[in-house]
This record gives sequence, structure tokens and C-alpha cells, in this order.
Amino acid sequence: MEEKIKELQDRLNRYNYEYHVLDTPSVPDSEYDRLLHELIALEEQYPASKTDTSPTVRVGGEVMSRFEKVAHDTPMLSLSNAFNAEELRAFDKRVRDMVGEVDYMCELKIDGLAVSLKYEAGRFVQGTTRGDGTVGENITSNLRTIKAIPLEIKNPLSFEVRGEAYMPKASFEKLNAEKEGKGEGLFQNPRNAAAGSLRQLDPKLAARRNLSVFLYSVNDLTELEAVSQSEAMDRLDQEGFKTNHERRLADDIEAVLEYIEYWTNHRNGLDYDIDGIVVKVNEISKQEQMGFTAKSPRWAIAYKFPAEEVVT
Ligand SMILES: NC(=O)c1cc2c(N)ncc(C(N)=O)c2s1
Repeated sequence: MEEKIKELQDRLNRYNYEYHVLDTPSVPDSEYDRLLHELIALEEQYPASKTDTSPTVRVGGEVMSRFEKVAHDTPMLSLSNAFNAEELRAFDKRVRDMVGEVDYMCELKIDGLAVSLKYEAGRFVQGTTRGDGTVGENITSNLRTIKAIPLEIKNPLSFEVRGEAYMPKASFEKLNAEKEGKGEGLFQNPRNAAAGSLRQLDPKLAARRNLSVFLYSVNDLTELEAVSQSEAMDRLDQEGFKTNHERRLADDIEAVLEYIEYWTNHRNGLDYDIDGIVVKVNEISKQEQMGFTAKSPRWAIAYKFPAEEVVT
């Protein structure tokens, strides 16, 4: 019977991956729910088979009194900002003066909550907030409820992967409508709603908030055998992580400016909020040559969209 349970666990984890990472479900929700309830019943009969990578244990039991503090293995730094083309060109000149010609990786800057996910031998073991960049909060039980976060990845890799947890715009509108119906205070924007949801001490509440995640960096690229940001992202895809596929390689700063122009005009069509574009030197060896200031990487910059004037 253990075989049957393992097969069901793997099958439901795959359905989660198809639905929440690929956005291409292969079975209707009704089939997923039917199989999940069958698995819950079987695991109750055979509790030993209820491992912590089973899809039934995404929503943990205990309500916490507070989040424990966790020191990051490597600090979660912030990005320096650019607000116009001139500042981006100045960044490009600094880069080329230091490391010569480069390719740039352009990525959407997700307006959510930065999180760090630790995997050991391919299993999700700990998730934390950015906190002050050096020490974050352990919100593992809340992050486990995000179905886009794999509880187990394809290969038994051990590394830390970082990204942004976010609430899709549609979920934000729905949550605020529910709160309004109950006369509760509303969230100002999806970012605050995501942060508020991950600060819930009861994982059952976080589980209902339909959060998602985009992962965008890895602390130890040797495990992934990636020599560029572009390759690292493709390897994260292969391992079963959710990354943002609007990313583009640009062979010079003019192509970066075109990418920024495009998303300045099209970001309202996305089903999640972005507040800018992150531009990174693509080759890892050149990132390492450039290193970091006390606060930020020298090899990356965040172009920030002009604050949208609020139509009152
Ligand atoms: N503070 C940071 O280092 C970053 C913050 C973000 C963000 N909010 N969204 C996307 C990326 C990315 N694609 O690299 C980064 S990097």
C-alpha cells in the first residue's frame, strides 16, 4: 500500500507543479481534489507514509506565537536604483570600464516580499523573510502553503534560492472585496497584502491567500553548474522552480532601454504588480570581478518606474 501512497503523493505534487508553476494544469480541479482526499484518507490509515514532502502537509498544524529570527548565510542586499536613461547609461559605462563588454539580463522587478528558500538534498527545509538583510524571520510554515514552492526538487541539490513572494492582482481585489463585505480594513496594494499574509501566525490563514512566488537568484551557482544569470534561471526552471519568463538577454544598454520602454507601456497588462526592471551583468565571472559595495552588488541596478500619480 505504501507504493500506492507514494505514487499518489508524486502525482499530486506534479499536478501542483503543472497548475502553479507552469500554469498549464493537465487535470480539472475536481480530479485534483478527489485524489487529494483519497491520499488524506490513506495517510490517516498509514501515518508513517505521511512524509513532509507530501502535498497533504503543505498547511502545517501549529499556530505560532511569533517568528524566530534567522541569520542569513549570505546577506540579502538591496539594489542601487536608476530613475532615467542617463543613470542607466552611467551604470553601463561603469560596468564596461571595469569588466569590458557584457550582456545584460533584464528581469521584471516584482512588487512583493523578498524571501529566501533553503533546500537540503533537494528538500525545502527553511524559508525566511529578508528582514534587515542580515537577519530575517523564519516563515517556513507559511511559505510551505505556497503551492508554487516545490517541497522537493528534481535533484538532491543543497542551496539557497531567493525570490519574491507576491499576491496576484485578481487575488488582491477578491481579498479586499471579502474584507469590505466584513467591514474590515482594506489592504493598500498587493505588496502589503502579501506581506500581511506571510506575517500570519496561523499557516491556515496564509494558505487561503493564494500567494505565489518568482525566484530569481541562487547563492551557490556551482550546485547548478551555471556560468550566467540566464543559465541559472533556466536551471531553476529545470529543477521545478517558478521563475518569471518575461526575462530577456540584452547585448547592450540600448536594448535594455527598449525592454524598459516596452514594460513601461505594458506592465498594467500583467496579473501581478511590478515596480521596475532589474538589470544584471549576465556573466557570473564578470559579476564576481565587480563584487559588492557595503549595500549592493556593483553588477546590477534596479530601474524604478516613475511613481504612478494616484487618481483621486
Ligand atoms: N533586492 C534585490 O536584490 C532584488 C529585488 C528583486 C525583485 N523585487 N524582483 C525581481 C528581482 C530580480 N529578477 O532579480 C529582484 S532582485
